[in-house]
Amino acid sequence: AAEAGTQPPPPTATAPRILRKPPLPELERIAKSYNLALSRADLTSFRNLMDGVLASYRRLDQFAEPTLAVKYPRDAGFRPGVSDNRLNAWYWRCSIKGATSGPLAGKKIAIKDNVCVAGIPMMNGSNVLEGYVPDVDATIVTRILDAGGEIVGKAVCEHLCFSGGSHTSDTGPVLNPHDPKRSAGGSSSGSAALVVAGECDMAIGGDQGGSIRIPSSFCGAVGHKPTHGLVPYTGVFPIELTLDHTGPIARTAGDAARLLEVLAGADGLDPRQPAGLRTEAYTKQLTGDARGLRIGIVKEGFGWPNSEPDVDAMVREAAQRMTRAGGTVNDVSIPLHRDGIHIWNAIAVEGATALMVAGNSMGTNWKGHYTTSLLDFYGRSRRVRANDLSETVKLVVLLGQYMQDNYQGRYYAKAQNLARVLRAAYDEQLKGVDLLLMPTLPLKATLLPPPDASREDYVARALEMISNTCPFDVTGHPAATVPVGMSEGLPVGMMLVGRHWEDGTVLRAADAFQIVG
Ligand SMILES: NC(=O)c1ccccc1
Repeated sequence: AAEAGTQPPPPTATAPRILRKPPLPELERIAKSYNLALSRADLTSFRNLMDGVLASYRRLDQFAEPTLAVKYPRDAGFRPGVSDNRLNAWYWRCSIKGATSGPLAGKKIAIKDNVCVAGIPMMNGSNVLEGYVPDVDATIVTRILDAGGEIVGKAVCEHLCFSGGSHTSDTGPVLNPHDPKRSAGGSSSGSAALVVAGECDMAIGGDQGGSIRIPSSFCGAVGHKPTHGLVPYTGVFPIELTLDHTGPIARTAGDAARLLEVLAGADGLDPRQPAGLRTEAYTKQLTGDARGLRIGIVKEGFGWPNSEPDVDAMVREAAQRMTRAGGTVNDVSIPLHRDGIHIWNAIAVEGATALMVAGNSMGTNWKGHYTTSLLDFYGRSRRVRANDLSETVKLVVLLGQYMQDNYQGRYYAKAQNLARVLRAAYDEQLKGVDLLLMPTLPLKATLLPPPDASREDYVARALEMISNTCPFDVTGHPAATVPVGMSEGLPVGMMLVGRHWEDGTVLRAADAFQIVG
């Protein structure tokens, strides 16, 4: 009750606010929570010392703030009926037409529902956000429209993107296009399912632990997690600044390269983008062969306790096919790869708690564009509707806050320091080879848990598949999954990982594989 009361979240439009001077009981509560021994007289004098700063806050209320451009007209679109949503993969349908010509002219593109598209509802898989209508276009949305693409809808994603299954969205499970009883993978569940079903040409996904590559592998698409920082994350609902990636899902590596070429580059508003960011003309790098490319098969990417033998065997066999495309293939060993998930767990659990929960999805201490309307809506709603959070998000918050409260964030800190060691271990091998190769996931698409599944099964189906994908969210290397074939009627994916900023090499190899494969 001390936090937000019982009011429903306010409408998105910025309403005039009355900035109240802090009531004394509020200051008493805060003093107590920070172990400050202050009398009522102390707090009263502090309260009066706040007048100057509060005048600054009131001044801020008189400004309009700079916003992200909304350049192309649109109407509100519609929520599709069940008969037009066979896979339950669309959250919203719309038609936003961009420029009349450009590299994406004629392409129909679905946008993951954690990306702001102005005027189109966004719920990021969560009832907590339901009713929010963004007032901005994410940078990548404007880039797609400027390139002549048509945005045809929002694709369902997992609850606040925190799941690699496709069963945690509050709009219900997304069905695998190859078998409706099975998971489409997540968290970009709808994006991959729609691409494979042919309901759009390309889609935007997001990836913090594997969420572009997991659904692409389960559904049989090409999914590319770009080098960390290559694609601006501005206007996209985050999980953790150092893990956040957004990028393309398509049926071919060629289409993924076409979309990446449009998305890539600094926007000056995203703290994830470093000064040394390097873009390339990715489509021009697709030679149709892999001549001269040296590929290292990472031993540690195979034979996990939950690895399916057919997956490991098919990826080993597919690796040999790279030689037909002109590549050379040999085995490499990176023992620390097995610890990637441990480093990821500490960063994801504590980092997500800090940014998504304590920081209301935006946090502080970085320069760039903050989506204020999202703060206003989500910051209230996540308190009022806390019990609507998914089981995976609840698990993260409980553990993340416990680790902060009892261990001062020292495990997060140590994991970030070890992230450099992990990156160096991959970079050392990437001196001798151009690409690393392994199964994208240990598993093919799993059965969707029933609605009455135990919490244990619900969480297992959401998190069990990330051991090969999540290390590259920690290190930021570009990583793509490409389908290598079917086993037991389900797609198997192979992951290719390149040096930082060499996304073109990754996509070139994936393209060559699709041509010879
Ligand atoms: N957003 C992600 O990439 C993710 C994937 C799997 C589990 C949790 C998060």
